[in-house]
Amino acid sequence: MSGVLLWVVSPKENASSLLGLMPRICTPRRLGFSSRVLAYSGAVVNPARSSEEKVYEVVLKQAALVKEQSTVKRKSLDLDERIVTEGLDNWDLLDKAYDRCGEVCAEYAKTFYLGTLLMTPERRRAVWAIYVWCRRTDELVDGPNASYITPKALDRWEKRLTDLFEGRPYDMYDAALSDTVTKYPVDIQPFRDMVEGMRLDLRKSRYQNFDELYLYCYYVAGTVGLMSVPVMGICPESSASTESVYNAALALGIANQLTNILRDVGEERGRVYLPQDELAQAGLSDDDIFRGKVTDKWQSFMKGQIKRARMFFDEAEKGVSELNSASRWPVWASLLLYRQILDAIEANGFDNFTKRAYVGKAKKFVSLPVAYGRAIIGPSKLTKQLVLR
Ligand SMILES: CC(C)=CCC/C(C)=C/CC/C(C)=C/CC/C(C)=C/[C@@H]1[C@@H](COP(=O)(O)OP(=O)(O)O)[C@]1(C)CC/C=C(\C)CC/C=C(\C)CCC=C(C)C
Ligand SMILES: [Mn+2]
Repeated sequence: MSGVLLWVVSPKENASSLLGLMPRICTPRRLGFSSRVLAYSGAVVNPARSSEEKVYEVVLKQAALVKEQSTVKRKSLDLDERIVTEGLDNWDLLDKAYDRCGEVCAEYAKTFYLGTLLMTPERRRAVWAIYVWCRRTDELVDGPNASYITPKALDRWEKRLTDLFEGRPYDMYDAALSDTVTKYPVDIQPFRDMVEGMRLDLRKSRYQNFDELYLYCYYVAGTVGLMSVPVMGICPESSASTESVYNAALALGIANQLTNILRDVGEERGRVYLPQDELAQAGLSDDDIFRGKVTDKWQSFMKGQIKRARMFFDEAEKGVSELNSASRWPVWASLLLYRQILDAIEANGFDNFTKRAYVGKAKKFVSLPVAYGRAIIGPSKLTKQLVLR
């Protein structure tokens, strides 16, 4: 499967970054969640612009795009016409491309795949197409061929991304995503930013503070939330602002990635994602991580890290009920399952060096009906009152 996933072709394109791309339109006070979380971490909110501010600009831009859906539909028509005039009107091929995406998703993320089966067929296959693109991108730096990946290869991958967004897909998986982005108000920016996250993984192995880590988490995981919401859809009865739903989606990505980092401490091939300043404040260093000894200092450090990850999950929870009803169940399921990895780290006595934190089959099994129960609860009336006030 990895061979298929790692097919990187075509010439260079310069790296793009969200840094400095957009005008300054927000301040920490206007931000929804993590100024609180950043404050908790002791991170200084940079008087220039914190990562949170930069990322929030992307959130605002994505939320605004939903309002431009009609333009997107017109674009979709253009593409359909192009396919027909070029004699490529083979809908069977497109269906097959989506089916293949579904197969990859089922292989790599079984529980999530089952959840997507509850969505409408249109939405489900669009989520699969996004999933496959993300998985392939992640495999570039995390998969078996990671040691051969260069910045140039990532530039080529990004060029290929631009091509597929412009209706020139390179292979079947790209063709599925190319179709998806014409049907939903999905913007290229979060995709580009995920590639930027992969570039960071190639060149950076230490994060000085939480601000730096936050940006990395946005690149590799917060982006997934921003890509997914336009497809999953916001419930028509929701009175929450679009921006707040995107913010929750971003929070879920960040929470997942922080959890991933805490679970995988010690397995990161020389990379240390934990903020250096927080390690130092706790009297710890990289060597303590490489030695892998569970000490009192380590345990109390981990408690703080877990607390922060949970705060991001709490933020994410606020948005799930605002999603379209059929999308809520898989999101709740993934949130509850991932969140329990934090409980597992605690249950292991914070020994993430010799014990892998995982959620057992029984717990997974119990989580699914719990997620279902939460999913049937729609947009909160409370949100409605707050927004109307
Ligand atoms: C319902 C749901 C979860 C939808 C998301 C579907 C989707 C497009 C997933 C792509 C995931 C992916 C392959 C990302 C690539 C980068 C990556 C691997 C990130 C890590 C995921 C965990 O994977 P794993 O444990 O396998 O990690 P390893 O590679 O093995 O180290 C991440 C930790 C992040 C994934 C981020 C999300 C799933 C964000 C989900 C957010 C939403 C779906 C938004 C929901 C909306 C609201 C309002 C809360
Ligand atoms: Mn990975």
